[in-house]
Amino acid sequence: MSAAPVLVVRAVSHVAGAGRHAVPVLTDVSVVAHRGELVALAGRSGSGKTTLCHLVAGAMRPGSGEVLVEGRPADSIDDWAVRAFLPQRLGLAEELTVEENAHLPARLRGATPDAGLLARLALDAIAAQPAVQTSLGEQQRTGLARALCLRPGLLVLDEPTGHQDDANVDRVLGELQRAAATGTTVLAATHDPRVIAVASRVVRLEGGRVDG
Ligand SMILES: Nc1ncnc2c1ncn2[C@@H]1O[C@H](COP(=O)(O)OP(=O)(O)OP(=O)(O)O)[C@@H](O)[C@H]1O
Repeated sequence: MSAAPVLVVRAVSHVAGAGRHAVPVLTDVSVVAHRGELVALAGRSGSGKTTLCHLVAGAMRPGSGEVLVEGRPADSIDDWAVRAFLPQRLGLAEELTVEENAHLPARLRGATPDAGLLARLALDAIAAQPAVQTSLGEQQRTGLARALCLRPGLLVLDEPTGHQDDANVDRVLGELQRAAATGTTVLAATHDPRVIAVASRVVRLEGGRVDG
């Protein structure tokens, strides 16, 4: 484990909405994760997991506190080799095939994608199909392949097994463990006890605060 953490969430509080619709979502949340850790972000529905994922993914800034990835503000990073995100709303490119979506980050920078990844995620047989004509589970695994494509330093996932059957849960978990074993720091928001079982550490949110 390196001395410098890959992810630092320090004293983050965040309010969603504005005016009379303002809702405090996160209160004084701090999380640190080091290279190669697989951290499960657990907690009930509405506890703030997705919001924290979006802050770490740089999709928005915290109201107060700071979120640093490799020492830089999370919202200043757009390099998928540094930080990649698998959101619940997958955001696949509709006009591209499964393989084209999965390899897009590599193609954009002239890198060679991991040749075995599509097969390990049971996507090889449908690689040439338009992504939008595949099942939700297949689309989610395509989004995972896209996120893993450049072997990111930090991988953020929101409910990565949410649309998967048992066999595919095993495939997804295999890839998360493989990524962590090769140095990626993984932060996975989840309700799934199977994800929690393979995590090296569990951070629980309760009502927008870290529990314990
Ligand atoms: N833009 C918003 N405006 C108002 N409230 C919001 C907004 N975004 C999130 N919230 C509220 O913040 C709380 C936490 O939401 P969040 O989606 O982060 O929870 P979660 O733990 O990911 O839930 P789930 O497991 O159901 O996905 C919820 O009560 C939600 O209604």
